[in-house]
Amino acid sequence: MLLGVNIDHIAVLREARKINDPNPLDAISICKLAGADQITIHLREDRRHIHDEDAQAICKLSALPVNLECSINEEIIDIVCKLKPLRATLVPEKREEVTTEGGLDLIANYDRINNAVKKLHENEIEVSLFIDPCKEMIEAASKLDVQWIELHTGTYANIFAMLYGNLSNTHHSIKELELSRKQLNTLLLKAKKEIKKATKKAKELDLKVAAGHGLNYQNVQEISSIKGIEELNIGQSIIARSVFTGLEKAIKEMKELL
Ligand SMILES: CC(=O)[C@@H](O)[C@H](O)COP(=O)(O)O
Ligand SMILES: NCC(=O)COP(=O)(O)O
Repeated sequence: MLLGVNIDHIAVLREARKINDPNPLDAISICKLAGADQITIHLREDRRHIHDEDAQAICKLSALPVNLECSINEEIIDIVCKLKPLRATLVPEKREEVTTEGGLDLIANYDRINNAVKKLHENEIEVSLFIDPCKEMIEAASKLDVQWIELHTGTYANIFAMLYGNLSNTHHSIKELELSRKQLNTLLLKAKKEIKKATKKAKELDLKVAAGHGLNYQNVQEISSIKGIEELNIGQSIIARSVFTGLEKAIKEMKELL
């Protein structure tokens, strides 16, 4: 199983102080040493963590392939075409969200996505689409001439955290998921089933399948064991653990679980 380490969260820490430290670029050699297969970053429209300068330095100097997540905004796509990462993953973005809340709607945004995919391909950038695990989106993805899809695992991760973590006891509790354990169990099974079914469908349509969002040391194996998923992109949980264990150990511990 390939592991892409999302290093946005290092820039989140830097931005908390608005200084130059820690620099996400410094993480790359450690990621490589620890066995990561890819670096993932998200150049958000609001530049809340990764900035253009970070993306430029990372795309130019990274010893690992770079997977650059971005919205389908035309200005952003033009920037990504100049940055030339190995892969661009198109994701939905809302200014007010704390983190990505779901997958791209490939049907409602078909023409804009199609144009973005064409421009990226003209610049020899492979394209992935970050989508919810549902049949309609997989079918739409297969019409868009992309090599990869990345299945959004956030719904699964949120249910898992409400069921097995202490999230429901904190002020970060997900109000929409304040259900009985029985109801959460049913939802978790449904979420896993959807990811499995979506993977199977995508493989039938010859798409490479990645997955990510909210995956951590507790919930990852249910996803990494799904046949057909080739790559996971994981950020927040690895960087959070690295505060206590160091980045190299945090990545190695994650790799061992996959
Ligand atoms: C698309 C996705 O799941 C990741 O990019 C994740 O949302 C990271 O973005 P943030 O670091 O801004 O939360
Ligand atoms: N695309 C998912 C990703 O890059 C990592 O998301 P997270 O682990 O930070 O939630």
